[in-house]
Amino acid sequence: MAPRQLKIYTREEVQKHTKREDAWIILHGKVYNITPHIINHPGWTCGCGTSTVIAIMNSLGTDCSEEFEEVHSPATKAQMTYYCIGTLEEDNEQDKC
Ligand code: HEM
Repeated sequence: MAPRQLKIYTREEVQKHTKREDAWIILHGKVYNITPHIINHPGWTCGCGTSTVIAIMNSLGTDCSEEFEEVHSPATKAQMTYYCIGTLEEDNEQDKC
């Protein structure tokens, strides 16, 4: 099968998507639209995770690779391809998420 052709974005474009209903992030050169997820995020609904909500909101539109790595399990990281919409122009592997 031919490699999936992903869209290529600039960091400036990603920076425009900082709202709960329009939420993009960068992880290791890939661009993710996490809008479908954030409403169900642990902490968002439990009423006890204000700091998690703030961490997520502050990360929208940015490259939050390090912070994301620190708090998420391998299982969570493995499911991120579902949210991947493209790559950065400087990414070395633009044909895969
Ligand atoms: C689609 C994107 C995301 C998914 C699927 C996701 C999923 C999860 C899951 C399942 C957990 C529980 C720990 C685990 O099993 O990994 C978690 C915890 C956490 N997430 Fe996310 N997350 C996402 C995005 C983010 C972003 C962008 C941030 C901000 C940097 C963030 C910050 C946190 C924090 C701080 C916790 C720890 C919560 C606590 O211990 O109370 N998450 N996330």
